[in-house]
Parts: sequence; structure tokens; C-alpha cells
Amino acid sequence: MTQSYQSFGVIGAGAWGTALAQNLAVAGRDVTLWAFEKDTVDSINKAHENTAFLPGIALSPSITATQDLTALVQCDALLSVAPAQHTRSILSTLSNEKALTGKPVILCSKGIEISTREFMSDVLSETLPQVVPVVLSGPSFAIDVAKGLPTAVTLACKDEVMGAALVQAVAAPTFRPYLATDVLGAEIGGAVKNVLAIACGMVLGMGLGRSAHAAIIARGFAEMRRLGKKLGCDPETLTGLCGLGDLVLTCSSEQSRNMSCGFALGKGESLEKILAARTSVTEGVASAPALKKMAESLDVDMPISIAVADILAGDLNIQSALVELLAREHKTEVL
Ligand SMILES: NC(=O)c1ccc[n+]([C@@H]2O[C@H](COP(=O)([O-])OP(=O)(O)OC[C@H]3O[C@@H](n4cnc5c(N)ncnc54)[C@H](O)[C@@H]3O)[C@@H](O)[C@H]2O)c1
Ligand SMILES: O=P(O)(O)OC[C@H](O)CO
Repeated sequence: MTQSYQSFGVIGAGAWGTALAQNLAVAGRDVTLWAFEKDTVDSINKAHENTAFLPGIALSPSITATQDLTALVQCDALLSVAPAQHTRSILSTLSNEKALTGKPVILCSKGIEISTREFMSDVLSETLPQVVPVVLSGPSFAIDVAKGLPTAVTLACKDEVMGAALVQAVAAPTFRPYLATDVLGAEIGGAVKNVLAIACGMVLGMGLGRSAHAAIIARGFAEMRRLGKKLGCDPETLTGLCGLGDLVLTCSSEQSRNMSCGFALGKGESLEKILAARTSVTEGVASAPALKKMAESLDVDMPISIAVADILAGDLNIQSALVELLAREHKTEVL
């Protein structure tokens, strides 16, 4: 008999974890939401609002928030939605939990761990080898999902039967997951588009025009696909919601933390000042140096991503990066 998934534990009560918890509650699931901060737990349980990370959204009273991660292990499935740089330490606390054996953990964060240069599925397989990795990724702002605006995402699971059951469980009237089997391919797009969105923001912040912006999206997409090819992913995966779809959304919206960070850099603001003014995570800033090292060690041509990493590190200014990118040797357009 096919397993059905009724209870979900969501790890991370930032904007995205909270929006996904709300979506699951709308879909009729039982949701336990783990938050890092006690204030966030209290705000969700008492006022049914996440005032710190998703203010103004009335959450379903059926969502239970907790600071006790072990309260989630009896759930049918987990969602991992903490920022990428905190994911390992959080998941490690559950490493001895036998109750998780064979259960799906749906990775919803988008990033690369700096210290190891690993994607979240690698971090998961090292911290919780007893679970089944699944990826949910695509063009989806937390506030849009929380408001019930139409959203479509990729849900990737190697086990198609489990994946199909998860699609049924997480789908809601305005939230449409599409099933895929290429787990690593599905997570590459989300991590790389964050870095490329910083580049797009810089271009628009400097007033370089929409033509340059479109060129960065298209050539950035070539970098994303080159990396996917090198890592053995299905080339089709990145043409979907988790790749091209998310790249277009993030690179085109000032609402994006990554794009707006690049935009402010393009206007001449310092990275320190931009980040100091934020409580929310800008994943591309952390992923960029890891992506640069990954590209160099795998010998994948990713000049835009590497330029972003160098600019963020203070090793290159935006103007010089532009000159260098345009002065590169002419080449054929295909990968
Ligand atoms: N917000 C979105 O629209 C959106 C959409 C899709 C994917 N994502 C991804 O989801 C992930 C989470 O982003 P978000 O927007 O929900 O976060 P957020 O910016 O809204 O909130 C920051 C989160 O970091 C947590 N945090 C801060 N310090 C911590 C620590 N020391 N240990 C553990 N947790 C700590 C906070 O509790 C909070 O949950 C990111 O990888 C992001 O790329 C976000
Ligand atoms: O605000 P960003 O740049 O973290 O992007 C949020 C989502 O990943 C968009 O799909």
C-alpha cells in the first residue's frame, strides 16, 4: 500500500519555513514548526503570526511551534528550511533518531555549505544517512505562497512512488508541485541562481540597462547548466522551475534579497552596510565563495559567478569585473 503523508515537521521558522508550514496547514496536514528563537515560537503559538520573519500573515492556529527539534521525529516527513550555513548543525542533533529511518526529508533551503562546498543533499546524507533526501525548489517567494498566490515548484525524489505521494501531500489549491527524480539537479538551480541574482542586481543598480541584465541571465543560465552537466545531472532538470524558472524570478525581482543586495552594491553601498541592515538571510553571499571554489576545482567555466565571489570578497570592483567579462575571448554560444 502506498504511504500517505499526513504529519509534517518543518525545521526553520524563517519566512520560507513559515510559508511552507502555512501551505501544508491549508492542504490539511498536521504541522509542527521548529523555530530557532523562543520569541518566534511564542509569536506563532500565541498570536498565530510570525512577527519576526513573516509579519502580517495570519497563520493557521493548527500550526504548533516548538524549540524542541525531537518533537518533529514522529512526523511522517520533515522539511529542512534553515539557512544553508546552519543546516548541518541543526540536522546533526537528530543523527541518532531511529524514528526517522526511511522517512523523507524535503530540502527547501537554497545554498552551498562554505566549509565543505557541499549542496544540502550531501549535508543531509552525512548528518542523517537514515532518511530519504527530497528537494523542493522553484520560483517561490515566501510572501506569495503565504498569501495563497499561484506558485509552481519542482519536487525531486529518486523514489517516484514516494515522490508522487509527497506531491499529493504538499499540493494545495494554489501550490502546484511537479515531480522530478533528479535530486542534485533540482538543488543546483536554487543555489546558483542566488549568486547570479546578485550579478543581475549589480547590473541594474549601476544603470547598465535591461539588455545587459538579460545577457547575464542567459549566460548565467549557461554557467548553471555547465555545472549541472559536470556533476552528472539530467540537463532537462535545469530547464524547469527549479532552474530557469527560479533564475528568472530571482534575477528580475527587487523583492529578492539576493537581487536587492546586488542592486545596492551596484549603487555603491558596502556589503557590510547592506547585510547589517537585514535580519533575513541573503544566501548568495555565503554560497558565492563556495561556488567559486567548486567551479575552479571541477574546472567548470563560470566567469559571472566567480566575478560575484571576487566582488563580494573585495578582491575586484564591479567596473573592472565588467571590463574583464566583456574582454574575454570570443567563443561559441553553446555549452
Ligand atoms: N524567503 C523566501 O522567499 C525563500 C523562498 C525559497 C527558498 N528560501 C530559502 O529558505 C532558506 C531559509 O530562508 P528564509 O527566507 O526562510 O529565512 P529568513 O531570512 O526569513 O530567516 C532567517 C532564518 O535564519 C534562522 N537563524 C538565524 N540564526 C540562526 C542560527 N544561529 N541557527 C539556526 N537558525 C538561525 C532564523 O531562525 C530564521 O529562521 C534559505 O536557504 C532561502 O534561500 C527562501
Ligand atoms: O529573496 P531570495 O533572493 O532569497 O529568493 C527567494 C526565493 O528563492 C525565490 O524563489
